[in-house]
Parts: sequence; structure tokens; C-alpha cells
Amino acid sequence: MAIEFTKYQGLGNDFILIDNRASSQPMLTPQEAIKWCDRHFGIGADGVIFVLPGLEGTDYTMRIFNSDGSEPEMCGNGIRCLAKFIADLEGRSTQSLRYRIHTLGGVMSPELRPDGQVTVDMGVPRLLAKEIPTTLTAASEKVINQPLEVAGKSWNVTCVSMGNPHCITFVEDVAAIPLAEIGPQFEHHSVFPQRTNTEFIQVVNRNYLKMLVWERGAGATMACGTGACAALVAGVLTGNCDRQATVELPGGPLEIQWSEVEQRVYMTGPAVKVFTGTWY
Ligand SMILES: N[C@@H](CCC[C@H](N)C(=O)O)C(=O)O
Repeated sequence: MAIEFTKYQGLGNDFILIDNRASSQPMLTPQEAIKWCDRHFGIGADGVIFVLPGLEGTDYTMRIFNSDGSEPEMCGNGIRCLAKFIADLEGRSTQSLRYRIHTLGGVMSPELRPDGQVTVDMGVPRLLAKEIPTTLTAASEKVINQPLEVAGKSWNVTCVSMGNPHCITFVEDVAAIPLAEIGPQFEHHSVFPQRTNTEFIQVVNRNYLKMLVWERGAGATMACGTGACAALVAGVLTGNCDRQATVELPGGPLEIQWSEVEQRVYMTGPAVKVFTGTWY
């Protein structure tokens, strides 16, 4: 069987996009997604994203498999790529288009802007321990600057769900973080029953954060959109930053805003088509 795909990237966080509009089930299994994502024996990507028919009155549904075959609820860089992919599939100009996308993390709304950037309404962050989920504190409490023992060290962590789980810790210098060593220890820590994404944040100033990320199911990636949103929310909750900031990732910057009135988070960044292909 031959399957058409398109490769996209958002700040180096790369995805294989598949037109799955003819069915409400993803056309690949998690095991096939692992093969496709393999950087030596496959196409190479951090995840595979499927565009399915919209559920509950939305325009489309997004499903995604991480490169380890697990299925996350949401993906920030991925939804920007998905919006560009849909505009391409529909043959529409990319001038000021807006979609409502159903995800396992809630309904998200990406808008393609005339300057080529994509702004996504990422919804309202969830902060209660049961919503992350984490057992770090009582189910209906928030986790803000709580100590967590990892790799023989105590880290002050703040937990935020952007549909998917994030554990954020503020550090002096991101360059000094041994990411490959400690990232998996956060991801698989027993206080995170569904594992977690982890962000290490250096505050340059109240409107500029530097971020390193270890993603659940994908490891060290060049960027994480939901992670950048969670980092800004954690920065506001801990008094480290303002409600609007640039988050600099290894793959480049994202602009993040957490609105005071409706409490919604907005993320702006690029999404770029890399190539199309056919998998046999
Ligand atoms: N890179 C993504 C997040 C992808 C999902 C994540 N690995 C998880 O398992 O939650 C982003 O840009 O948000």
C-alpha cells in the first residue's frame, strides 16, 4: 500500500502529516508510527499527526502519535503545522484563515496570519494536581514551587496542563542541565501517573525566557509549543515573568501570552513545509 505524507516543522519540532479526512480512525497504528519516525530506518520525526473529520461541530480533528507510539492529548507546534497542512489540502490562500480543531486536550483554534506566522488559542491552562495529573499534592490543589527529588537533587517544580502534562523548573543556566540524563527521570517519576513533559527555564528577564525541554514519548526536542505555554504560565504563578514573553528554544523563539481577563493562552510561531513523499 502507498501512503502520501507531508513533512512539516515548527522550530525544528518535526512531524509527518497525514490526510486522514476519509476516516475517523488514524490510518497508521502506533507501531507503524514508531517506524515512520525512526531517523535511521524511517522518515524521521518527533511525531505523526493525522487530520481527521471534525468532531462535535469542529472543522477538523487532530490526533498525534509521539515517536515512541504513545498518544498525547495535544501538541502546540504540531497544531500550527496542521493548520498550514489543512490550508494546503483545501487549496486556500493562507491569508487570515482560522480553524476550530478538536483534540484530546480540548478544542484549539489556530489562525494563519498574513505574515506567515500561526497564532493558536491554546485555551485555559489547568492547574489542579488531578488535572495534570500528579500525586505531588492533594488532588484539588495546585502544584506551585513544590520540591521534587530527582537524580539526588531537590528541584522546585510547578505543574501545568495545556491538555497534556508539564512539569516546569526554574534554573540558573539551561546550558548546565544534563538533559539526556535527568529528563527521563522526570518523565518516568512515580508522581506522574501518565508520565510528564519537563521544561527547564532560565529567566533572562520578565519578558524573555530560555527553555530546554524533555518531551514525554519523544525525548529532547528542538521545541515544544505546549511546553512554552506551560512555562509562561508557571513563570507568572511563581512571580518570575509577566503575562507576555518570548520563550527561546533550541529551535528558535515563540511568543506567548496569557490573557488576564479570559485566562486563555495564545502562542505565535512558524510552521514550515519541508517535503512531501510516499511511503510504500
Ligand atoms: N512537541 C509538542 C508536544 C507533543 C506531545 C508531548 N510529547 C506529550 O507527550 O505530551 C508541542 O509542541 O506541544
